Amino acid sequence: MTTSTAGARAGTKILEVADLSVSFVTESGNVSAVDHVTLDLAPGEIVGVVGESGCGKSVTAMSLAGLLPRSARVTGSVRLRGTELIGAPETSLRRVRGKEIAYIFQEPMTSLNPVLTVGRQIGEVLQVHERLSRKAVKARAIELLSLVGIPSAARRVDNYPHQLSGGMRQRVMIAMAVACNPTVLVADEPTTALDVTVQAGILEVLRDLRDRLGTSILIITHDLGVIADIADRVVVMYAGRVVERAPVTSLFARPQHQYTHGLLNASPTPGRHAGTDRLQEIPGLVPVLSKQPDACTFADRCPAASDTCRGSAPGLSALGSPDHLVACWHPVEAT
Ligand SMILES: Nc1ncnc2c1ncn2[C@@H]1O[C@H](COP(=O)(O)OP(=O)(O)OP(=O)(O)O)[C@@H](O)[C@H]1O
Repeated sequence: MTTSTAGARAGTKILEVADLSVSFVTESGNVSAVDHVTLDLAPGEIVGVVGESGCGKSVTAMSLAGLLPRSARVTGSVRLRGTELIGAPETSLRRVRGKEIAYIFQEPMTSLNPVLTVGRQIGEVLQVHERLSRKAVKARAIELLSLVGIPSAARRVDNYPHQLSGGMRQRVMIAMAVACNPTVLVADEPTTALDVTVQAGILEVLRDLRDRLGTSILIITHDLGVIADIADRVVVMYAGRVVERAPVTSLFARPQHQYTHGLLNASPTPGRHAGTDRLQEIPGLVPVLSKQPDACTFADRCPAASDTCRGSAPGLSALGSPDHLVACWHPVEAT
């Protein structure tokens, strides 16, 4: 676990997401994917978003810089340093992408171009936002490869993706993402395709970038080990909604939502290592969000559910510490 930076402690926010909702227009009607999600990120802070498959983590991440397909209907607010991005013109969003908010995804092999050297690919990113000479581009590419821990960067810069291991390719993706010094890095399952020791190295790179460049990082994961390893704060999502939001130590020590509690109980506990604490199955199925607008979406799987839970959806509120929020009618400490 990491400690919050001075910026995070000071309470200034670089990214503020409020009441973000996303639905998709499909042949079988509107599908709600994200429902009134609220989260924020301070300068130099690492926030983890965790939840089961299909709970809306990626859709939330993609909506930040307008990466969703046209079939998406997005409402709510995403403010980057106070500037609203929802509804912003495409030209403004293009400036934001890469330069302000950069992404790294799970599959480095499919994201990298197999016929271009990694140096050329980093160079292309650099030249979208900055005018540099060819020599300066190559020098910067080497610098970036060193920054993400690639040994012999001056030689590796001329390698093609297939000449690198999976972990090295993910490092190249990170180098491309941070090429323009983004304010916010969104890492969507950055270590999922990698084996455990390689994962630990990638998390180390992300932590190092935060420490050296002050980058704020939103990390999306299924893996509680990744959260425990790297995050300052955690957002737990379930069926499109945020069900709990807390500093990482507080969440692991005193989970308050019945869902979070179930996840942690089902997980092999402390001494967690990235890759070893994948979310375990909780009996039952994640519901289709649009079918339960006025209920707690976890009610059907919850051991503490009552008629209240089936009749109205709880909002996020603080029970004890003001920075530990939970959306539950029967939080764990009170049962
Ligand atoms: N383009 C789309 N059209 C229709 N529905 C979509 C689209 N993209 C995502 N969804 C739906 O939105 C919901 C949330 O998906 P999302 O990818 O955000 O989940 P996730 O938590 O990131 O899951 P995973 O961990 O498996 O990636 C899912 O029900 C998904 O099927």
